[in-house]
Amino acid sequence: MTATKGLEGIVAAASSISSIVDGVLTYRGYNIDDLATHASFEEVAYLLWFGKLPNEAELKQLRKDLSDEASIPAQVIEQMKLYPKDTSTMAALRSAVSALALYDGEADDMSREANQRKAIRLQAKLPTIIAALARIREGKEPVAPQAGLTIAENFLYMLKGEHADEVSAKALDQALVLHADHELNASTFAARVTVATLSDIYSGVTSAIGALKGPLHGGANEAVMKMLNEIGSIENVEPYIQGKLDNREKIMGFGHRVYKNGDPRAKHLQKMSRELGEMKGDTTLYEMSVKIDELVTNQKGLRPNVDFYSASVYTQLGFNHELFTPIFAVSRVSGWTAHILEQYENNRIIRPRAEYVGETDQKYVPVEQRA
Ligand SMILES: CC(=O)SCCNC(=O)CCNC(=O)[C@H](O)C(C)(C)COP(=O)(O)OP(=O)(O)OC[C@H]1O[C@@H](n2cnc3c(N)ncnc32)[C@H](O)[C@@H]1OP(=O)(O)O
Ligand SMILES: O=C([O-])CC(=O)C(=O)O
Repeated sequence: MTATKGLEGIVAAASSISSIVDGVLTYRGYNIDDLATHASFEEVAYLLWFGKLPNEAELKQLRKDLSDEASIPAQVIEQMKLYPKDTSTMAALRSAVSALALYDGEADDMSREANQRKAIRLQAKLPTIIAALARIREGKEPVAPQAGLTIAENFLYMLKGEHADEVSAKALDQALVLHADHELNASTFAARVTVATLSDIYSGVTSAIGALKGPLHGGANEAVMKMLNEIGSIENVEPYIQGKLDNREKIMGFGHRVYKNGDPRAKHLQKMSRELGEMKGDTTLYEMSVKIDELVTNQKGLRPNVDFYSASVYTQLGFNHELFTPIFAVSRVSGWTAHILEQYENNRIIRPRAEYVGETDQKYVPVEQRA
């Protein structure tokens, strides 16, 4: 038995949710470019869960269900107020989502119908939790969700306490479409491993949030923003990046296990970053990002991934960097839950083997005789 480090190239599940073939990403057979240009996030979530795009009545019903499920139990809000103020938002989100299960009477109902309802419930409640965490951190009261708004509009509304402008809501909606699913990425795999023991959907999503938090995965978008802040100016890009490359340090937001010739989502986020900068009359962040992109691409042959331009997009939308990875979770929970439902449909416990590389033939020595 020989281990493959990082399971590179190992096909660990059959799935009909999303695919990456020759650098082309599709959700249920629809090219991401097409969806990013035309589809709303709610349509995409429906597509991931039900395997087809919704008709008008189905979309209307989903929007209503999401709206009806958007509020969170008062007990969870009270708990969130007790979290230390300097806790990372992802750590707080992980705890709050785990706590949600305690107040869901259906948490352990493993019927397909109940799990589908819980998928919608989790999708509806995650943005509410994150907006509440952000406000509590600022010493403000959470704002309750408002009926009739899209997920993107409601998230911005709950965060700021006022309705978002159309451009910001549209940009966030498009970012949510781009982040919704990505085959067997680390957090989705974590979710599938967890529920393959026939544990509940909340356990699966809690595992996934823990995996997304890491800087090699979803946490990279926050790390990109920290890097942009450290660089501070266009003039400083070259010496800063060169220094990192000379020291063989990783540049966050670059590289990908699957894409070797570029991530198809990055161009959409790059365009959004430029357009938002132009609209606000300050393209510094965009220009810095492009310069980093050129340097890293030319010198290392590494291309930006989905996390790179999302950092400047989210900053220009007014989000604090602490919210970047949680926003990723607002979107990816649609994919996680679709994968969890798929796992339950045709389940087998996920239990690979390890290549043993430790000591052998050891003899037990009583404790008092050990050196
Ligand atoms: C939503 C997402 O999760 S997208 C990914 C977000 N993560 C990041 O942006 C973090 C930075 N990137 C990385 O750490 C990696 O590219 C990963 C985690 C995305 C992929 O990891 P792997 O497939 O295991 O690639 P691995 O880390 O082995 O990299 C291969 C080589 O490229 C180098 N490399 C990979 N990414 C980078 C980077 N961002 N900056 C500098 N060098 C890099 C590695 O050092 C390694 O070089 P070596 O062969 O000389 O040792
Ligand atoms: O697929 C991966 O390895 C990382 C990921 O989640 C993404 O790129 O969206």
